[in-house]
Amino acid sequence: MQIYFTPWIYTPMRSTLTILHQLSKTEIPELTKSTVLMRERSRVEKTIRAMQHTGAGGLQVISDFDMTLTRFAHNGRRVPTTHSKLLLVHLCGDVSLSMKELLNTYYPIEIDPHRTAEEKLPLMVEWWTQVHELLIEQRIRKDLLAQAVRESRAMLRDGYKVFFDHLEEQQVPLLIFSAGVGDVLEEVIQQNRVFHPNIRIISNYMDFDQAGVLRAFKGQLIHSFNKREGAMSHVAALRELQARPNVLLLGDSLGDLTVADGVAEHQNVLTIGFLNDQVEDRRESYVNAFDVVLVKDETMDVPNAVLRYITSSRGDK
Ligand SMILES: Nc1ccn([C@@H]2O[C@H](COP(=O)(O)O)[C@@H](O)[C@H]2O)c(=O)n1
Repeated sequence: MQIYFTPWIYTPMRSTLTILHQLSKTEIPELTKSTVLMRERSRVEKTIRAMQHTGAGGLQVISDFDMTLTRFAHNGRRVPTTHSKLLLVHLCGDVSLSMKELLNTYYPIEIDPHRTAEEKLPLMVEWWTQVHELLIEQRIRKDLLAQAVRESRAMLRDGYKVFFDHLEEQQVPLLIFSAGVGDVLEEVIQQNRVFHPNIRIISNYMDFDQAGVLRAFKGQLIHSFNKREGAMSHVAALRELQARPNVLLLGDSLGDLTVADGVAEHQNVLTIGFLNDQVEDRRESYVNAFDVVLVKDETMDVPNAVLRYITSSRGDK
């Protein structure tokens, strides 16, 4: 049997794909790393090109914090999250044990690919509520936070400085939307000297009494699966972001994907997901949900390369 290609269909399609994949090959070679997975490379490249056309002036970046801007592991050990860094404030064995028990119970549920977000939601509320109650019982002192962060193994991902500094230089707003603890998160960014004025943070903030002792958490609780609602409730404060039609969204959980919906309507959204843990079980759901998936990549290399390209157009600021 002979196969004939219809030239007017075949040739243009091939050349279009060649042009599109050129972006990965030549302009953003980081996208060809073996740790980078994409469901539809052509769509990713088309979105990045469209975002580059508008440039820095039309861009906003929305990012999760724990295990997205921070490393997941270092030298084979888990890097502490903002909640677990608080353990260092009070070295009470019992509390530390209870928090670890809660983590061992609920973290596997949080990342379980066989449960729906609806199933996980009440359990996440249970986890966060119990941890916050434990922390309040400990009468955590505000003046000890900086020291706790300094003594912790808190670590932003390799390449974090390029990421934060570049966004600031290009005047691109960075919204950090975290279900962690806002006060601790701010301290981590500050101690790394990248807390620039273009950063806005939505997170769980601690409420201290006049003596500087923790007495409650402020506002509506944010956990990993109610970020959309959380974003919507802050929409007035985020009005400045509405004028920016293009969104680069970074996260490590499927719940992070809903933040952009809550903030505003967008023209182009590119989502990058860090797949840190349980890779085999979760690969498929991550590839289906995020545009770009970074497997066990502890660096900001790919987001930095994409940002460098998007902000490389002239006359957009
Ligand atoms: N007691 C807790 C509660 C939550 N976590 C983890 O922190 C993450 C939340 O912060 P994001 O910046 O990622 O929104 C969440 O994914 C939990 O796994 C924890 O370690 N301890």
